Amino acid sequence: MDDEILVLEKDVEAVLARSYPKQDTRNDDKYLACVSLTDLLRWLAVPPLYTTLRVNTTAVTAIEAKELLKAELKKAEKEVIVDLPCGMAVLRGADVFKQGILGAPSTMLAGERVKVMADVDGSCLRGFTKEYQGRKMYVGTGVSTVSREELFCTKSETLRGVGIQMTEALYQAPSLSNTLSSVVFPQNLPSVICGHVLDPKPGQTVLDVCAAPGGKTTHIAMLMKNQGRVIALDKTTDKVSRIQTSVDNFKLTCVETFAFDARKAAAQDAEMSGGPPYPPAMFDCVLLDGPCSALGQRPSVRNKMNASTLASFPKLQRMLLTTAVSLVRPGGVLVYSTCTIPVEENEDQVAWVLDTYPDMVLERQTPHLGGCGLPHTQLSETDRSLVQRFGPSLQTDEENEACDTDTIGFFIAKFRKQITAS
Ligand SMILES: C[S@@+](CC[C@H](N)C(=O)[O-])C[C@H]1O[C@@H](n2cnc3c(N)ncnc32)[C@H](O)[C@@H]1O
Repeated sequence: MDDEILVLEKDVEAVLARSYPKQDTRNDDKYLACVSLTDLLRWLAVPPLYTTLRVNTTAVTAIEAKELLKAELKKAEKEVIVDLPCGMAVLRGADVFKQGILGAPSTMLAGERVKVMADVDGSCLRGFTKEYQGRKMYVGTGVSTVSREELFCTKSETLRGVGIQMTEALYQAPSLSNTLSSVVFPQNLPSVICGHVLDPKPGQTVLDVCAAPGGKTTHIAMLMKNQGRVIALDKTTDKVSRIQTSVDNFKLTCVETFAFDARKAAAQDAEMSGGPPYPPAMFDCVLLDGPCSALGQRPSVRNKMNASTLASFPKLQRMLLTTAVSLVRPGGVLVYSTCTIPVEENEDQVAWVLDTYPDMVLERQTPHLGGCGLPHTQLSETDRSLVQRFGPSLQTDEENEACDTDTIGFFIAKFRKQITAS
């Protein structure tokens, strides 16, 4: 995978080069350990190792959802095990070559739709027939061009050509978005963490400022046990209908959705009931998971965004932050998150909130599975330790206890508005 690297426009790369060193500084005592820009771009070019799903626990338990999902996926198609290099090639858009196939069901014929799984630990033996129980990673779905018999009754040296023609590209492949949509919602791990960090309680009034397609909205409503009031805004009716679909799928009734420019969602003389705008200090919790440059999305091997588009996000985010801060009640919580990596959209925005609104303070997050904020930013060392940044790890996979923080690039800050004596 070492040859894959995210190619950015030169001016955008220059912006990132301000925060990420040219060389890896992990062995250099003079610097705080920091991943190099090259390593970051390499990390962004490959997909996260895991696909995560959040369970609708108002409908089923996590164990029940797992069983339902297993049965659903089993129904889908037969499973072929390929070696890891072959699996990685598939993630880069290749078909499966016959020599890369390790295991296939005894009934597999040419022309059958099959699910392709990569053998993560390299422990599957060639010619395996049963359902492989080792660690495996879904890399796509395709159509076999050979039967199992042809594959394994031929000398491996003489096996040539494509064995499985891939039909479903890369990571969209599991098409889980339409699978058990009342039971699970495909959502990356940091986004799931966002809901828990916000920690809304039943009966509270919560605002999801930029909510489409509603991943975090449904999580918030679920954590509130569908009791209280969740207001979900996004800027177009089209986007809002996507939130509504997510809400309806989960049969949640405490969510109100509105198409509205969230920059204008606070007004002194507004009413608390009905749609926006709303009066200041109305909400117990506010989530701003707003527009960002989305440079944390993986896999991504080419991004054509230019520096002026990149530079437009911090301004918009500050307008939304201004509204979000004003709508949180004293004692209430504001969570700010992005799925991007530039300091300007993350640590710098947090520092700006702390500077501009002295009543907003950072709070420790639970759970905290990501790393700290980047070093050498406007944040103090203490504040840096309070934010969560998901990015390439400085540790090797063996040093990491689990690789399940191999996620998309993401950033989370949790503020609490102080109650000031008036
Ligand atoms: C990162 S996405 C939100 C994802 C969502 N929180 C979730 O978890 O499903 C950012 C959203 O911000 C919305 N947005 C951008 N500008 C906005 C504005 N001025 N008012 C409301 N929503 C806005 C975009 O339409 C987009 O849907």
